[in-house]
Formats: sequence, structure tokens, C-alpha cells
Amino acid sequence: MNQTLSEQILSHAAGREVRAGELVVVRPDVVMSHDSLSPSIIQILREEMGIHNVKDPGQLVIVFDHVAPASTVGTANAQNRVRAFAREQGIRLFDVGRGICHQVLVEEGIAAPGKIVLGSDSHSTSYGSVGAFGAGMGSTDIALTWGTGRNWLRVPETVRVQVRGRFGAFIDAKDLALKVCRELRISGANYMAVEYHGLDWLALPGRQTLASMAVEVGAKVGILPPFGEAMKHYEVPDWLSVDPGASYTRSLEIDLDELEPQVAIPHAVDNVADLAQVAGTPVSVVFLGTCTNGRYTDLRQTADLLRGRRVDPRVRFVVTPASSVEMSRAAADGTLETLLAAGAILSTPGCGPCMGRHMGTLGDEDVCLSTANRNFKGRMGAPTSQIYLASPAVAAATALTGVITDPRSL
Ligand SMILES: CC(C)[C@H](C(=O)O)[C@@H](O)C(=O)O
Ligand code: SF4
Repeated sequence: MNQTLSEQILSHAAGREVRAGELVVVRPDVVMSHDSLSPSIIQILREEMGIHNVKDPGQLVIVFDHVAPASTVGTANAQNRVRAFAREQGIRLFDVGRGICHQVLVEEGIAAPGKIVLGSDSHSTSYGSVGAFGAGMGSTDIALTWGTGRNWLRVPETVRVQVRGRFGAFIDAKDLALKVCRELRISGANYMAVEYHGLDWLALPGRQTLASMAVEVGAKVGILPPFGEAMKHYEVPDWLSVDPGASYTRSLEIDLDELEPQVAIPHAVDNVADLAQVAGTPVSVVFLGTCTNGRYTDLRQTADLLRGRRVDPRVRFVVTPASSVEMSRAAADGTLETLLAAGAILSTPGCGPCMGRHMGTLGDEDVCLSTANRNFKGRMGAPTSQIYLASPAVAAATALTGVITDPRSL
């Protein structure tokens, strides 16, 4: 034994004991793709690889989330082609409005402890929130898996993040994720797994925030052991455990008792500072959403801070729930009503303006405080726009004042 979580999962899949650095050929349990890349995956499969049918339709899932509903005739036609392909091949498809792929696969129980879930999306690290080996791959690799049912992987080395203490008021998993980006930097865990320990008490949404952002330090996988409160209804395979003898490439310790609200400053996710350093920066847009922070708990926390107040008139406050399920929960208990009464603009569940393609694209000189995971130049629209990344609590405080604000000061 003496294995990291990734080594255990890949050993199980390979049918032999493997170690970091080895290559394995595996049959992933799930292969996810979305509206953004499925058209090119179909083209690569059929035209470049000359394979007409997918090997195992039951292994595949397609989710329409990136530009959903379609914004142009081109995207509408592309989505229709993917719908026809999925019907013809018998592939499960979650259509427009169901939500962001990473949220949907967790909600549906498709991503589960010990499974290998490959996705045509870099934030497929998200599946590590439930103890799956979740990894992103490009269109060609995903097409190969569609055609053969298999793919190869290099067993990743692992960075261990040992967490102590508890979050202070208005500080949460997003601040921890940004702090990890600050410490490890953008390529600090290139092709590695980031394994979080000491968070058995953390609820599922926070686990998802952490796992989704692992890719921002270059990681192939971001994984939390599937044990503790949030995982008590999950079935964990008996071969998967936390192995005290596992060896890690690097260990990082973070004390939550000392963690301040963190903000990523334009234009890099690892350009992170304590909020105090950027407090008072004026913004024109606040965006609450994405696979990192668009869940019910994020909406609820924001609504609690906005209740009975109005968003600053200089700010467009865009809210995009991560899924239809999260949105329904927020509708059922008045969370949405509170957000709307405060002046929020509500959009269809999905990626929303995260990639700048629709529903809130930034114009020249716009400054956005976003709960997303990336703030690269031009990511949400105009190259002259700027994106700051922070937690939902910071987003709420900033929406109220029109300048980057510490929620503890409200
Ligand atoms: C469109 C997709 C391939 C992309 C990704 O891989 O992450 C997107 O989801 C993103 O967040 O930039
Ligand atoms: S919400 Fe943003 S980061 Fe997440 S999958 Fe969609 S585009 Fe990518």
C-alpha cells in the first residue's frame, strides 16, 4: 500500500499496484463533454479517427452548459447537431437549463467515490470533491476515449494540503482555494494531484469549490478523501482509504484560524492578496455563479447579506445558479426573491458569463468582482476589462457598496 488517493484509484482501475510517474491504460467510469467541445469531438472521432460509433454510450455524458441557451445561430445549430448525435448513439444528455456539467454530475451521483471521471473541461478536477479521480482532457483525448472506451494516464505525483482550524466569520472554502493558489502559484502543482486533508467537517459545496480550483495551480486532479459529514450518504469502495504511509512531493499547511478574505487581482489567479490590499476598488459588475461558487449555499449567503438592502446603482449584479436543482432550492425558500428585491439580474443555470460568451459579457473598462475561478485578461469579454476573484460574501458586500468591500465591515 502506502499510496495516495490517486494511486489507489488508478491501481484499482489498472488491476495492478501503480505509483506516481507510471503510465496506465484505464477504462474510465464516466466521460463527460459539454456543448462547447462536443461538436469538435464528434468531428475528430468521425473525420480524423474514422470511427463512426462510440464504443460504450453508457460511459458517456453530455451536458449543455457553456452557451446555454444558445446565443447565436451558429451555437444553436452546433447544439442541434450534438442533440442528434446523442440520440442516434444513445448517449445521456442533460440539455440547456439543467446546469453546469460539474454540478450536474455530482448532483446526479454520476461522479462518486473511487470512480475515474474524465471530462473535456479543465475543471473536471471538481469530481474530486466526492473522492473521484476527476481530470480534464482535450478534445482529441476525449474523442479517443469515445472511440475505444479507454485512455492512458500518467499516475500523478501528489501535493498534500493539510488544513487546521476553522474558518472565521465570512471566510470560506473560496478563500482557502485562493490561498492555495497564492502559495503554490499557477504551475506549482503541474500535472499533480492536490490532496486536501483536515476537512472532514466541510460540507459538499465547499469541497466542490476546492476541487474545482485545483486546476488553477496546474493540477490534473484535486481530491478530498470521501469521508466525514458531507460524504455519509455515499458508498465508498473498501479499497479506498487515507493511507498515512503515502508519499507526497510537497506538503503545505494552512491554518484557517489565521485566514483573511482573499482576492485574486487581474490578470492571474495566483496574483492573490488579502482583501485589505484592494478594498475600495470600484467595480461595475458583480458576478455570482460558476462551478466554483454558484450553488444554493453561495446564493443563500449572498441573499442573507443583501436582505432588505439594494445593490449599489453603479453595479450590474448578475446571478447564475450552478444548476436547476440549486436554483429551485433558492426559489423555494425565498433566496431568489431576496436577491431580485436587492436588484440582482438572474440568468439561466449554466456557466453564464464566466467565459464571456453570453449573458453578461464585459465591455471595455468594465471591472468585475466575480466568484468564478479565472481572471485572465479578456476571459469575460473585452481585453481592457478587469476581473477580481473572491468569495460570495465578498461579492455581496461589494455589490452593496460598488467598491471591493470586506463583508465583516458591513
Ligand atoms: C470551454 C472549456 C473547454 C473550458 C475549460 O476547459 O475549462 C471552460 O470551461 C473554462 O472554464 O475555461
Ligand atoms: S462555470 Fe466557468 S469554469 Fe466552470 S465549467 Fe463553466 S466556463 Fe468553465
